[in-house]
Amino acid sequence: MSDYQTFTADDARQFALSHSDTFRDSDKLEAEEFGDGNLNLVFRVKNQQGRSLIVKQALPYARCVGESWPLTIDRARIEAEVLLRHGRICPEHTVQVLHYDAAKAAILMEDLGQLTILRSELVAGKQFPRLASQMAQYLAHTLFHTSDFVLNGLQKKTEVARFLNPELCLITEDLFFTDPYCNHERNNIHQAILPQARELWHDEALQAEVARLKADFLSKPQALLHGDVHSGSIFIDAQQCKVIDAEFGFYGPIGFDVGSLIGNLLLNYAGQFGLQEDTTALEQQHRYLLEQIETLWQGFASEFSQLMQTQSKESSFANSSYQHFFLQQVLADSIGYAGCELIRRTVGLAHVADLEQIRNEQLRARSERLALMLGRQLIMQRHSLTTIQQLLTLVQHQELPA
Ligand SMILES: Nc1ncnc2c1ncn2[C@@H]1O[C@H](COP(=O)(O)OP(=O)(O)O)[C@@H](O)[C@H]1O
Ligand SMILES: CSC[C@H]1O[C@H](OP(=O)(O)O)[C@H](O)[C@@H]1O
Repeated sequence: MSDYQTFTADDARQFALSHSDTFRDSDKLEAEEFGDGNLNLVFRVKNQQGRSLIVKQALPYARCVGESWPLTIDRARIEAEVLLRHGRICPEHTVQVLHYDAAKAAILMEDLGQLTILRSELVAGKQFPRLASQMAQYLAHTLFHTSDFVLNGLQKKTEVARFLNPELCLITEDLFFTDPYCNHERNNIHQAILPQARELWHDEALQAEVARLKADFLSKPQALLHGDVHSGSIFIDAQQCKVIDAEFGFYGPIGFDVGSLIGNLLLNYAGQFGLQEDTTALEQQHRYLLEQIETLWQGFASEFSQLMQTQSKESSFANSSYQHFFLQQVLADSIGYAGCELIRRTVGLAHVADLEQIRNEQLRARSERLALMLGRQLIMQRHSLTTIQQLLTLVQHQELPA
């Protein structure tokens, strides 16, 4: 860490100038830090002609907590390398990394400021008809091309070792699978739903299923995951959709990435009951979200099947019954991890605007209870929900709690 120091705006300017040909020495560059994520610094560096780049630097601690939570700066390497790998496989939906500096733990990347963060748009009730089909392509391609269907044993193990990412995985292991199911000091629980949170701490049947999902997270290196595909990691407009922020990437269960996104769409579904006052608009937004979940799974499954049938390099995995079985277990995992995301974003450390921005406390509590109920059912029923339609029916028939 000898060459490391936390960037000032001036350092970010210098970094951007030195490592791209976007800017000239004579340019008057402005730089400002505007990161709003949980972990890192993010600067926008801009010249007077309006051209801009993003400099992201890992801090030696978690930004949202401070120096009392030290965190490896190697996460910048993971982020840069995952984005570069995924960018080679699916450039249309991955932010472009222009330069990575290991000693400075800093990444230079394209500025996606012409797009908007999906979460804030969904909270505002906006719809993006191409979201699900674009994300289905991104997930199917990035996950298939880093899996055992394509990599041989030697390549795969080298890659698994390169992306072990133990510190960031530990955060997920704790925040997703441990904290919500006990009275942990990191939890962040609104008073009104304390009784429902307490139920989680005593629900042994649920805890057993979460333990199985956690065990898979720890021991099922199926593909190089993004590791944190939530709606704050997706930039979007009517045409384009690009994924950022891959520092939680590692080789894990494919359903974790797919399920994280489904879980975030369902968090918005639950939140809409408190965000949207107009009943017709509420119904429309719900219909949109459920259609997107259906398209996401159908698009992912059909693209992944096509890839398995036509591009599997490993002959054992060319067997069509095996391929069918493989996709069924990805669906069950996805539903289970979506359930974990619903629960951890409601009672765990890191909340989401989809629930937090509900101004009326009673309405917020009702949406939070719905998120917890859906989360539990998804986890418990993931093996009996064998089609995406069955999942949607479960969501639609869920009674709104008091
Ligand atoms: N390539 C980018 N282009 C434009 N804005 C970006 C880009 N990357 C990050 N940001 C902005 O910075 C914020 C935080 O970035 P993020 O990667 O989520 O940080 P963290 O790792 O701290 O969560 C994003 O919500 C977005 O507003
Ligand atoms: C202390 S990290 C909490 C939480 O933050 C990460 O998301 P992001 O930085 O993109 O907002 C990740 O989901 C972690 O679980």
